Amino acid sequence: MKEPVAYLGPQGTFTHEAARRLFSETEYLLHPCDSIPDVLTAVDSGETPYGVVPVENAIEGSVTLTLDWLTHHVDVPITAEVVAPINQCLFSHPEQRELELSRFTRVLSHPQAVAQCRGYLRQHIPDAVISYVDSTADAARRVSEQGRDRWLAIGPRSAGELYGLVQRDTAIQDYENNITRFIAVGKRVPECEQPRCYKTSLLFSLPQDYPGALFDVLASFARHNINMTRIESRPTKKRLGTYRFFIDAEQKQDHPAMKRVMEEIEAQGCPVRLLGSYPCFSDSGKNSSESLDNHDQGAYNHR
Ligand SMILES: O=C(O)C(=O)C[C@]1(C(=O)O)C=C[C@@H](O)C=C1
Repeated sequence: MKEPVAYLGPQGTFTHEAARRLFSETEYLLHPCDSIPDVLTAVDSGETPYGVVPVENAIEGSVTLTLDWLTHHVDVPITAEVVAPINQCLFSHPEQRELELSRFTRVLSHPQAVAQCRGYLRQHIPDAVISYVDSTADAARRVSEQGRDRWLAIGPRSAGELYGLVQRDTAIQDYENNITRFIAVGKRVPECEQPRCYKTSLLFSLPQDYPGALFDVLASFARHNINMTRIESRPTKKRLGTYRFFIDAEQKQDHPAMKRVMEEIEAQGCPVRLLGSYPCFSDSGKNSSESLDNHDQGAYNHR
């Protein structure tokens, strides 16, 4: 029997595409969930052994719902990462195919997708109300059910095709090289190809606030020659001005240098939680992070 993989659905989301990249549909049963918390809870409760959620976008930054849910509500290890290019398209219902863009009254999408297209929306559809929904494909589905209303959806081409919509524009994100990082959680993902690298994700908080407290933690990575690829702080949700820090570092958890770093951080009195140590894949074998660096000018699309 095929093992189920929970992902942010419905069918046609960017996360669906990422899940297919990590889990072949000949071997796994892809199971759409309504929201990111639903995916993570399905894995945490044992309902599904695997899950896939978005975690960071090159334009808009962290998917904070994923970070917060991972740290406050569930205890599931990160087991793989995949980065994928994101091309945001604009769709209308076929009945509205002739209507000028400026005459639409509502634009629906996931908050991350809307944030990636702010400039475009101000320029082309300035009067429309923005409605946030749980995913881009959810937006496409809602527009497909509302033929008479002058509504648009932002999302992947696959969602527009799946829900029978008319594509009104493509590549509407404000910056080129729009890329999202997705993670798999739960049981270890079978390694089907050569990973681009391995990472370890850690979460820690500083026990005391003193000059150089965070510096001391970061210095440990430098001393052991471990490349940090990301640092992110989120409120502890207990007291204003108190934070938890997420660090991604390019090394396996069981490497001696990584072990030393974790010991040293603990020795400073910082409780460390290991969120996962995992292989990283890029979409269709090419290194998307590198292609991002090569276009460092970060071209803005809607001047
Ligand atoms: O709504 C979707 O299609 C998703 O998969 C979610 C999501 C996200 O949360 O970042 C994934 C990729 C894009 O950055 C926009 C939206």
